[in-house]
Amino acid sequence: MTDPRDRLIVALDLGDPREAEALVERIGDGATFYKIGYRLAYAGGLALVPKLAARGLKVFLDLKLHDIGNTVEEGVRALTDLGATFLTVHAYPQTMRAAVRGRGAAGPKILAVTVLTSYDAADAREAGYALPVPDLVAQRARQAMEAGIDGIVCSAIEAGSVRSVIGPERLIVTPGIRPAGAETGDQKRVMTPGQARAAGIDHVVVGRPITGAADPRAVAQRIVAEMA
Ligand SMILES: O=c1ccn([C@@H]2O[C@H](COP(=O)(O)O)[C@@H](O)[C@H]2O)c(=O)[nH]1
Repeated sequence: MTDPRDRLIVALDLGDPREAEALVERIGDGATFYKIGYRLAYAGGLALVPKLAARGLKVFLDLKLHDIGNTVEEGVRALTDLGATFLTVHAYPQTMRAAVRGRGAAGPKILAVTVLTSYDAADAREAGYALPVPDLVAQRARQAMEAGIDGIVCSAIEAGSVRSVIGPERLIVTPGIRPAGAETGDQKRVMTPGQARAAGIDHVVVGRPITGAADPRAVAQRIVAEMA
């Protein structure tokens, strides 16, 4: 990674593409990488992907696809020309294999979401998973590698064990990141940007601590500096 700003992915979790574009303007050279999730995508935000890409910004399309294989494969194929750098699917083997088929040679890197960072042990049990969260993350990381996935979304807490499963080339992308003292909100498996970097992540994802800040550019710059 040549530009340290690329380590930070700012989540544009806003309900209106014009609001999102205004935030990108305010952040200016403080960030180079933005995430569009389904709140913004459903509000017309998919059109922002080529717009931001044309300005030299990178875009993570966080649609967390999960469906029967044919639907995932064709859905991913339909997104390949938008210009996104990353696209997420849930880390189910059938889904991941279909996404890799749909991506082909030229599509975005496919990231597999292992266990959402808003889940703790009780949430995973409630959802029907018998394995402890770290074991479930590791199992899904192994299955992601078998499926040909390009990177893993997990919490930074699992970054070390995931790295030992996926090796040095594949990517680890971690939401659930909070600067010291920031509100955690609904995030349960949380680390600071500095802790995440020390744990070996490639990118952190940060939303509310930046989107809700009086000076989002300054917060983004502090997060990048903390990971330098
Ligand atoms: O496990 C996951 C996967 C995705 N996310 C997404 O990241 C951002 C985090 O936003 P914050 O405001 O910094 O909490 C958000 O868009 C989630 O959909 C995640 O949090 N955890």
